[in-house]
Amino acid sequence: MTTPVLRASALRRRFAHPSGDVEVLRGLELSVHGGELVTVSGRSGSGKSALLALLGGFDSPDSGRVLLAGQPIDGAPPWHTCAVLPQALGLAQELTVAENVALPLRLRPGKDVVEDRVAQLLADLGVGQLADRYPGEVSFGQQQRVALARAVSGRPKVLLTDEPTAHLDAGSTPAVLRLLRRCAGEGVAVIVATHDDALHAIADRRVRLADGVLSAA
Ligand SMILES: Nc1ncnc2c1ncn2[C@@H]1O[C@H](COP(=O)(O)OP(=O)(O)OP(=O)(O)O)[C@@H](O)[C@H]1O
Repeated sequence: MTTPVLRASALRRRFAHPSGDVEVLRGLELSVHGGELVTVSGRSGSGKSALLALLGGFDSPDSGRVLLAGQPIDGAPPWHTCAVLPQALGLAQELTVAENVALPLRLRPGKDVVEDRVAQLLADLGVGQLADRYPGEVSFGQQQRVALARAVSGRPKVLLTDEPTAHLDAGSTPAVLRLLRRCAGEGVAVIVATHDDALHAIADRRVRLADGVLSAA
């Protein structure tokens, strides 16, 4: 058995609120191998986004640890190691759609021809015609697909996505499912927090977050 590319052990995370602290993660364990697509379900407020923030290095656990390719994460790792598609998307508003998707490729030049990879990803997600627009000039569902294209363009080892189909109509969802499956087929460890049964249906493994821990769904 190969070593998991992502391993979270004994993760605990508590948030302070005036009305009382909330302990969202209570000793959570998760291991994901390259090439595996794992969906995380759970009620609204169960802690799925909080978990992704810890796995992506955007937040720190109160205790426990996250190993990425065997190394403890210390802050958000570079995009070619772990890419995150948050619910808020985080597209750069001053860059065009194509420039947003090209960003990881420009920050870390590799074998890809930037323009070709950007055009292909946008076309695969059905937003190729929007390449020269700015994020503020396209719908939120279209922005969501642009942000997914940006997350995968730099060929990360781990892809963390939070509700990637939440704003899509039924006709746009299959392209997202195909892209996520293709990433896993190329060896990426793909972790998807979602309420969408269409995503659960394409998962290699489904887990559910409840009471601060994960169990098989
Ligand atoms: N930075 C934070 N500060 C304070 N509380 C937080 C913070 N992040 C999350 N929480 C709290 O942790 C709990 C889990 O939130 P989280 O957003 O992770 O849930 P979720 O499962 O992703 O929900 P949804 O399905 O609605 O997106 C909530 O009670 C939320 O208020």
